[in-house]
Amino acid sequence: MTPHNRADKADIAPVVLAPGDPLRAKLVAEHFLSDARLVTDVRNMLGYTGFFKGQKVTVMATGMGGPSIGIYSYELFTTYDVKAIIRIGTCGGLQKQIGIGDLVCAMTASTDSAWAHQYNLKGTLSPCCDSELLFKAVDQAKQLGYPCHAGMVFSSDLFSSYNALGQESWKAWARMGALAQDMETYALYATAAWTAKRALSLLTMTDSCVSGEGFGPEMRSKGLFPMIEVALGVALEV
Ligand SMILES: O=P(O)(O)O[C@H]1O[C@H](CO)[C@@H](O)[C@H]1O
Ligand SMILES: O=c1cc[nH]c(=O)[nH]1
Repeated sequence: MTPHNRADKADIAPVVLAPGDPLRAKLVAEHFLSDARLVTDVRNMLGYTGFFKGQKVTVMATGMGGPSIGIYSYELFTTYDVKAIIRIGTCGGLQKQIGIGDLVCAMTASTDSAWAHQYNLKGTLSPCCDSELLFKAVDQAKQLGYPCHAGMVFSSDLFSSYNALGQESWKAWARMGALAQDMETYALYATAAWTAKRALSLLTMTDSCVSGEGFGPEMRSKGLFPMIEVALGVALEV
């Protein structure tokens, strides 16, 4: 137990799928897992543990932004001894070759946040994913026939559409090769590095900054199924 998680240690699987949205955790539990039960709901940050093809898997929400995923992932890695966290998130697309609904595997993340200041490094931290998880995810996506792009993402403290820097602020990150923008990958990868654990951020591009188009309300759940299938396939191999 922690201040933010009421699950017993034995109730959390070694691999955790981590969406930002608590209702996405519920959706995964109800549609993809068997014998899933709610193991934590502190602050409504829902967490379920069930089975996928016989393997115990936990899906727990992390909320929005680096500080929120920073708390949940740190507790999962340390108090719960979780081996690997696979984020299943949404993102804004920053490159025209990435279609709405395409998967993005974050090899590394850049950020505008001060997250890494706590590590007292004399330079800039570029935290990266676990390479084995990345290879398995790319392979799974290929096998299942889902378009998938691997590269750098930009994890921002600001939501892409609403910020005082203006509608064009994403373009400088796109110019440097960022595939997509989310809000959690940097803090997740840095926390995994700090705790010597494994992490992968698997994202679905739901809103294109390039075209202004995006998923409608129904696709914001159904359109995420390919990402969830890939993440569960990876979880089986961890
Ligand atoms: O869909 P999730 O996983 O919450 O991820 C993205 O969606 C939220 C913003 O709408 C931010 O958390 C961002 O990173
Ligand atoms: O961070 C995010 C998530 C989804 N869509 C965006 O535009 N940004």
